[in-house]
Amino acid sequence: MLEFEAEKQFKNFNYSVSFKTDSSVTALFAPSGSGKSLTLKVISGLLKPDRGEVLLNGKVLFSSEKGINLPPQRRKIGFLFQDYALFPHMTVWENITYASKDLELSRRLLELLEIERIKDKYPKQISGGEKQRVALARALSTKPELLLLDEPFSALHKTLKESLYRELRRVIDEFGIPVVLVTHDVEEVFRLAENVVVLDRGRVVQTGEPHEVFFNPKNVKTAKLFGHKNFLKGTVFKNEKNFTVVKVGRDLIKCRRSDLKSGEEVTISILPIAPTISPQLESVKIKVLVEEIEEFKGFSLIRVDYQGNKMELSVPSALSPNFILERGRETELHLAADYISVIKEESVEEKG
Ligand SMILES: Nc1ncnc2c1ncn2[C@@H]1O[C@H](COP(=O)(O)OP(=O)(O)OP(=O)(O)O)[C@@H](O)[C@H]1O
Repeated sequence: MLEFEAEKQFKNFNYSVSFKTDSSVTALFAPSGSGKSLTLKVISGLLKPDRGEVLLNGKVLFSSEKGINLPPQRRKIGFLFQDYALFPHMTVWENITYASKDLELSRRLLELLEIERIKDKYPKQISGGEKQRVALARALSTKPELLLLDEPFSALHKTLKESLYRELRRVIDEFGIPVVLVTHDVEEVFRLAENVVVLDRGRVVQTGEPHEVFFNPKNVKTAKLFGHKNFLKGTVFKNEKNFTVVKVGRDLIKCRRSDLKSGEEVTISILPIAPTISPQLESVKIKVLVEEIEEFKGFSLIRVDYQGNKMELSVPSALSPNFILERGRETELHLAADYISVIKEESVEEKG
């Protein structure tokens, strides 16, 4: 369990972040300059906050009140950064065992991360992906109580990332070491994290399971961070058991259930995957003007005008046989309420 609370005032930046997590992988997800790296620095002991308390499994790492500030080497925290600085004059094996007395564990890590065959090579003789595996093995060989990953995969090729995700998962599951991961990549959040902490301008905006936050973003900026694209303004009309009806211009649109009251001004976000093949109770029919069509395998990506708003939607090819998709022509689409989020209006001012 990581219990984190820290404040620090910089000349042009006010940092005040608190969250708790006992997930095996927690992602810090935020736009650039929001305080992700600062959070890792405070956890690791590289930066001393003005105020706050940081506890790892009940042990106080930092407490301004109690006057405790453990130095980094006493915190039992492993690191992995994007620029994994391996010792160039040491072999892979020497790099991994440098700080660890546990040779059995080091061997197991070589095996789990599939780097046995390069163990006698020097860093300059191995690839970027291999270096990153070695750095991960080195970070884990000291049996840390927490592992911090600062965008560790961002410089790597997509297929390489895929295999590292799998290996990281294997290692985390086998050793039970919790991870705090800093990332800009929404796919990484979904692939790796059970819990996400969304930061913005030095504050926590929202925490929760990635799917929960994805479908119920607190504000438009968070929704955009998660890849939402189609935002429309409306007013809550009524709440039903399984959905909320929002009035957008001439239409009543069924959305995901929210607790907002009738008459509240809101923004709705229609996910591009909202068009559904099987209209059911929780769906709504809207009329759009098709402006552009891009064909892909299994679906078409269409750009449409809907009551003066531009939207991007993905339409399954299996859509009813009498459905005609043509540029410049009006068409009707069924949208599934589950893929339409309701966001409180106050956040609409957010640009970005
Ligand atoms: N030592 C410092 N003195 C003054 N300001 C700082 C200092 N360190 C960080 N900041 C400011 O704090 C803010 C957050 O920085 P941080 O590095 O945590 O952002 P980040 O979310 O990790 O961004 P990125 O994704 O770009 O790495 C930035 O605006 C930065 O300018």
